Amino acid sequence: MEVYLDNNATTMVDPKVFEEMKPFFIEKYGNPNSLHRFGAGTHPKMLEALNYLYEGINAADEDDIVITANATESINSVIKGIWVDKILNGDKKHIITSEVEHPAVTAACKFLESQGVAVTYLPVNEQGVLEASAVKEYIKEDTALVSIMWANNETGKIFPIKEIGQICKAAGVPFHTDATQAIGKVKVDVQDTNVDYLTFSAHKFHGPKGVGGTYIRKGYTLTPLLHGGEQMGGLRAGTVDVASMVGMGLAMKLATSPIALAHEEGHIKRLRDKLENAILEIPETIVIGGKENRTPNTTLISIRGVEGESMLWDLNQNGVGASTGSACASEDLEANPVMNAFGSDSELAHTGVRLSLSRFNTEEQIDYAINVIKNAVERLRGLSSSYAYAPESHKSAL
Ligand SMILES: Cc1ncc(COP(=O)(O)O)c(CNc2co[nH]c2=O)c1O
Repeated sequence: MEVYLDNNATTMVDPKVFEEMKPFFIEKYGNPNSLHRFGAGTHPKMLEALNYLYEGINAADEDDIVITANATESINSVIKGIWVDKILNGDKKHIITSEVEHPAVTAACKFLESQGVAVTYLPVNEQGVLEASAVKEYIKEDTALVSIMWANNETGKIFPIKEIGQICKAAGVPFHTDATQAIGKVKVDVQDTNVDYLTFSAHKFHGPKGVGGTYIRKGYTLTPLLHGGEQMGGLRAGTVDVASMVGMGLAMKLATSPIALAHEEGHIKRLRDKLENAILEIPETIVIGGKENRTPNTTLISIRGVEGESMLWDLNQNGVGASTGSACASEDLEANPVMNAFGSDSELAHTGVRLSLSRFNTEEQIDYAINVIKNAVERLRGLSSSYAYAPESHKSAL
């Protein structure tokens, strides 16, 4: 049996989405910017897709949604656009973000630091969540942007976006949230949360890889990252990947409907809890950050005495796909940065396994995965020259 439990890394394209995309490769293949029928033939479904995207995040008609290649491009377009507009060509000097953002945010901020921008990386508490009050404490007259993720890709922890949005609005500071791990898992509403910029990737909610979006509230501008043609009203040059845009629109509709979100909170959360609680029956296991306030599909568990990478290999040998955290970090044996941010000790930071479910996982698959994981832990602990049962030491490690 094969069981895919790495949906925070990427998801399977929903077959309904795949069917929706097909015509735009060999039938409606015109360039949408061409005036003839072959180009104009793409417009109805592109407009429908755009409407689905607006509905999915409750964007107002007068707001903008720019189609990009992925969340990484969207995030860079926001952070570097603010840099050009508010810092290079304005009187701002400072950006606020958190210590547990995805590398797309952190690396963009590190680049700005290399260009002389002051960046505050707010710490998280022992539950891995940032306190909204910390944003208020660090906002200054010269703050150009606050960028805080909606949900963390490794722990699933949900951040206080509504409160942070209120603080930023009161201070007159633009607020960006990276909602890549929130869309399709929890309700995302840009009107209810005072978000000014929001970024996402279709492949996180059963859409195709290689397409994402940037939400820009009316009245907020961004100097484009990419210059060239007049696509997206000049906000993002380059011929639009019509098939992927249409796929992303339908994927957004399917993933954010009230029924879909109820299914996440109900069935998928139940399967996640079943998987998690079965693993916690193994001695010296801890849910990193605790169980509260998480996306319903994610668990990051530390298993003392079992190196995360060794665990992944063992699981893979038995048909189970998982990760130790962000795929872009999974090539090296560096300690998990999110776990480091919690202040966990180095041993713990190497023992995390992330399991992330989707609506395509079944109860039978979860039962199989539980069995595989329990056998892997027993085998790997038995092979370890350094592991000795010491239940008290693991609890104090966090
Ligand atoms: C919160 C968050 N932001 C941005 C990105 C970047 O998305 P992309 O541009 O489509 O790659 C990811 C991808 N996160 C992961 C990719 O692999 N494992 C992960 O957890 C993410 O989880």
